[in-house]
Amino acid sequence: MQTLFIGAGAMGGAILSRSLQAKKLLPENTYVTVKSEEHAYTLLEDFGVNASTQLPDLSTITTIILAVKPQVMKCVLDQLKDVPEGTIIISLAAGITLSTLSAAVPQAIWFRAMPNTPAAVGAGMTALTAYGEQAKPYTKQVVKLFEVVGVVSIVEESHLDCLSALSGAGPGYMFVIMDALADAGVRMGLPRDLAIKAAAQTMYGAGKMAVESGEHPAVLRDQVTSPGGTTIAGIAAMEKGGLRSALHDGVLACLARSNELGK
Ligand SMILES: NC(=O)C1=CN([C@@H]2O[C@H](COP(=O)(O)OP(=O)(O)OC[C@H]3O[C@@H](n4cnc5c(N)ncnc54)[C@H](O)[C@@H]3O)[C@@H](O)[C@H]2O)C=CC1
Ligand SMILES: O=C(O)[C@@H]1CCC=N1
Repeated sequence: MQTLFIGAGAMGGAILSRSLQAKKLLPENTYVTVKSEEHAYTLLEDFGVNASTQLPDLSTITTIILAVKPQVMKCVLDQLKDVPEGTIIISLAAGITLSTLSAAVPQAIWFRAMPNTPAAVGAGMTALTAYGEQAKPYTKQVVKLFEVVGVVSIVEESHLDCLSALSGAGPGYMFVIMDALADAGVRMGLPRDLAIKAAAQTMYGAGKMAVESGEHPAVLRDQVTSPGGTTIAGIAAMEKGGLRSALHDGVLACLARSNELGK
């Protein structure tokens, strides 16, 4: 199997490095196309992959991971017009639909995947959609590729767009919340590094607990929240400040933007 990454930034780079570390991809069978010579050279030095600013001979490639921004996708799709029939192409781009992708390169077997950056530490969440009956037999193989970087859910395309706004962008929201919690710590007088460590470990621990227990988050919240106690006083003040509705509005604004990018 010869795999080509087109784009190896925050997302493509995370999947690439983790897959190589886990030896699920072999450097000699892995090709990477990026925009700058300097980046290509670093990828060659760090990972030993075939990295370049030019596409390799596409007739030798079996799987392509499209990890470029939606805004440059059209230009990249133009360069893929002549891929051999049956090449598997997986687009990570937010918003761009499978029908648009397949119209540009109809002879390919298309998938959309929506991973997130915790893929870099093997704790990613990837939503995956196959395009039509012809792609279904290849789903297991594509799932395996993304299982190296975390958990995979096979979903319908409309749900993949919703998950772009929830888990795809989600680490961004989490880091804003983490930073705000750390700021609150600093405001109380804690040293910055201790405040960040406490905020990060608390989010990590809460996420791990929710995943491992499978409990509803409200049940886990209740375990922290003594009647008349301190946590409920904090939650009440946060709710008054619009925490929940801000999160709702943020996720929906993200979905709206992803729909715009797909047009
Ligand atoms: N960053 C994230 O958290 C997530 C991103 N995505 C999707 O992944 C895709 C990539 O996003 P990021 O990794 O954040 O972007 P990025 O800006 O970090 O990386 C983009 C990569 O594309 C390369 N590139 C740009 N123009 C190119 C061209 N013409 N030919 C070949 N390579 C080219 C750049 O060299 C770079 O390696 C986007 O479509 C985004 O919607 C999906 C889920 C999460
Ligand atoms: O902000 C973005 O465009 C990408 C898509 C999902 C997460 N980040």
